[in-house]
Amino acid sequence: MSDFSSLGLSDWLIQQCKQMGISKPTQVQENCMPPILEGRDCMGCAKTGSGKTAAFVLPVLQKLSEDPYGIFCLVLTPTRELAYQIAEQFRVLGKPMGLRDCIIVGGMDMITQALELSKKPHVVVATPGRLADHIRSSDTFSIKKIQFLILDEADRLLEQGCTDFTKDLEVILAAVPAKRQTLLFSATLTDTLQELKGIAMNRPFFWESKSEVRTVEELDQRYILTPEKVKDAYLVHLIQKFQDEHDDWSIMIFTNTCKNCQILTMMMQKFNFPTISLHSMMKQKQRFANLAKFKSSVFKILIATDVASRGLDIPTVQVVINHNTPGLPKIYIHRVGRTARAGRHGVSITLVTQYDIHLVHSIEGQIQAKLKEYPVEEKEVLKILTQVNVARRECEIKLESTDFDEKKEINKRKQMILEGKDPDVEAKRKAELEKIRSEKRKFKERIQETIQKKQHGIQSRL
Ligand SMILES: Nc1ncnc2c1ncn2[C@@H]1O[C@H](COP(=O)(O)OP(=O)(O)OP(=O)(O)O)[C@@H](O)[C@H]1O
Repeated sequence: MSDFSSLGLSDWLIQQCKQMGISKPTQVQENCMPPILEGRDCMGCAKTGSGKTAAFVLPVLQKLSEDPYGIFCLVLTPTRELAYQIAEQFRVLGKPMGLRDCIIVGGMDMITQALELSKKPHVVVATPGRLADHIRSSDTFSIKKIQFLILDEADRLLEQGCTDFTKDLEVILAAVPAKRQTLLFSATLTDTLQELKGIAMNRPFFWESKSEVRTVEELDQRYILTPEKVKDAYLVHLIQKFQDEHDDWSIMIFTNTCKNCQILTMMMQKFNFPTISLHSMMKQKQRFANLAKFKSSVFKILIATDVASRGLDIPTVQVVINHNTPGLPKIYIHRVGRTARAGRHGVSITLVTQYDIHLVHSIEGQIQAKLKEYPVEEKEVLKILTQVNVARRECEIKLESTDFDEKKEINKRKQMILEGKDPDVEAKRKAELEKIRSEKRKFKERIQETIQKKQHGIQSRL
């Protein structure tokens, strides 16, 4: 393995790395930094926790220090928390050269951000939506002279879906110069390679970790098979167990919706577990405050939706629990990648219900590794089943008495109007879709019942 000086970094930058506990380059840094310093576009696909952020921060700072001006570099990332985390790495590593960064994300004051942009910071780290708003609404800043355009979690930025960045990326790509270096990084880059190559302006240097297995070997990947109705009791049992045996461990629990996140957090707090939540229906200041409390271990348990599944680097996280089995293998890869980072060990446990078996097979196929069963005394879980389900119901009722659902509805309608859709037409379409789905589900259940009756009939005649 080479060292940072042979990769072309100046002494001042190597010293800064040492201060951050970074002495030897990781594989992705060793392979991607030289072509970036040579001026090439680069696409880097490396496992979670392998140092992809520094793989672009270091060469950008190296180049910036040779010819400092603003705005030199634009970094795009899918979430607000990631933007702050990346900006922090630029700030710490770029301190000796007086790096000036600027964070442009939603949920924060636009006027303050516009003023910061007009001062020509060296590095802008942004989520696409808010930056596109600034480009559309003001001419007090320009990104026409940037040397670097970086897409962190690039596949997420380009995927179509609930948070679709496409329109915003079009606005941003029209505002940046064609003559630039484009750097794309993610742990799950390969499945959108073609779209990504379109973003990179010239023949990009492409590097992907050679390992067959997509998750790190220090990660002990487990599952628990549980009926849907008993899942929460298993979760409470696991948290109680970890709190009894390792009270210094931090635990991240992922679930599929903001509402579930809110209810599970209320339920855990009811059982006096030090728990906070992170989801997109929370006010931005609350999101940052909760993340800070979790990072500083004031709270040991964070329950989050997939807004926290990518990129977040929290060294104290020893356990990741999937309260729901992720629908896509790459969501699984990013969620469990919140632990076992930078060579440390970690555990992930996925709660798998009777409806999720096919999802686990798809995940195992993608990561090229098998999940092992996590042993649990089922009778211990059944002892708390009623208590947990009553607690959950009480939390659901309490949440229903707040305006949580209205807020969710308002957010949804606002998002649709922003996308040029008619919320009422969409609601009608959704209702029709739901009707079809429920008829399909009933049909499937009838088939399964018939098969079970037939099997039962055959067995009774044997
Ligand atoms: N060369 C290095 N040696 C030791 N630690 C490093 C090195 N480079 C980065 N790190 C540390 O490793 C941790 C993970 O780095 P980083 O967050 O960049 O990972 P990542 O590859 O971007 O992960 P993800 O895919 O989850 O976003 C960070 O705490 C970072 O400071």
